Amino acid sequence: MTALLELNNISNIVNKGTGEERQILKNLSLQVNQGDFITLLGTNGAGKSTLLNVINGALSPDQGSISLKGQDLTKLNEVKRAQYIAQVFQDPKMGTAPRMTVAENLLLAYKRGQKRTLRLRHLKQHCQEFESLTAKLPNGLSEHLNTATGSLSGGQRQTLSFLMATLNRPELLLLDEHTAALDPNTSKQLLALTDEVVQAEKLTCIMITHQLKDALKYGNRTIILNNGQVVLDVAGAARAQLSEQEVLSYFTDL
Ligand SMILES: Nc1ncnc2c1ncn2[C@@H]1O[C@H](COP(=O)(O)OP(=O)(O)OP(=O)(O)O)[C@@H](O)[C@H]1O
Repeated sequence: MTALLELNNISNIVNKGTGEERQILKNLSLQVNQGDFITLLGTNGAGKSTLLNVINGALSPDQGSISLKGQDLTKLNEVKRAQYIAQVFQDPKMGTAPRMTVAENLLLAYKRGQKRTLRLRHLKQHCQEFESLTAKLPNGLSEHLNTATGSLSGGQRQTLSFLMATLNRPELLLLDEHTAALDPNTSKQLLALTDEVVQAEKLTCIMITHQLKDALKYGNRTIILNNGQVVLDVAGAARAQLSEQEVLSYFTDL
């Protein structure tokens, strides 16, 4: 099977040329298959967010190659990447424009990767669609289509960020602890929604979490990063048999 995403021998170094130079990702290689729903675990500082940042283009690798559908990702511009890759961050403030309404943010997401012209006419065309899209979601988002996003609760805003990220069915969905800032119930609802959408749309997804239970419950494959290296990459029956205790044994200092 050809991989959708392929990372070969990726290294990422910070504070280059100073006494503080440090290699964060260490010759990391990874193949992500179409339809994989990977849960990514690891201690604080293991390099999980750095890995997602290398994939989404916010960081350039210092060594190695990275390709999506056989195309060198480092050669794609931001607009092109946005057509392929969508991300939801931990901070609910990050995925949406605060002064714009929910409907306007949805229109922006709808036009991701296209020339951005936000016309009222376009907004009206999509209003009904946005109403039915949000009606199925938790947190009463459908009643706030004309509310400025900055006035929403963290849960509503994060649900909106998730909807925006998945609206155009990205080739790759990156979730960086996207439920970590939410209360337990809201977090559970958004995780359930995530699972539902990823499965229904057959999305390829990498989800960072610190919750061992969630890491083993959701997705088809679990990867553990430790000190910039993949120390466990497990799927299928081997993953189903994995206990939380065994998972924890991969968190020891390398
Ligand atoms: N620009 C930078 N300059 C210096 N150090 C950095 C920089 N970016 C990341 N680091 C360091 O790299 C390491 C990996 O960071 P990263 O955020 O990828 O870890 P993580 O696994 O996502 O951790 P967490 O679970 O805490 O979110 C950390 O020790 C961090 O301090």
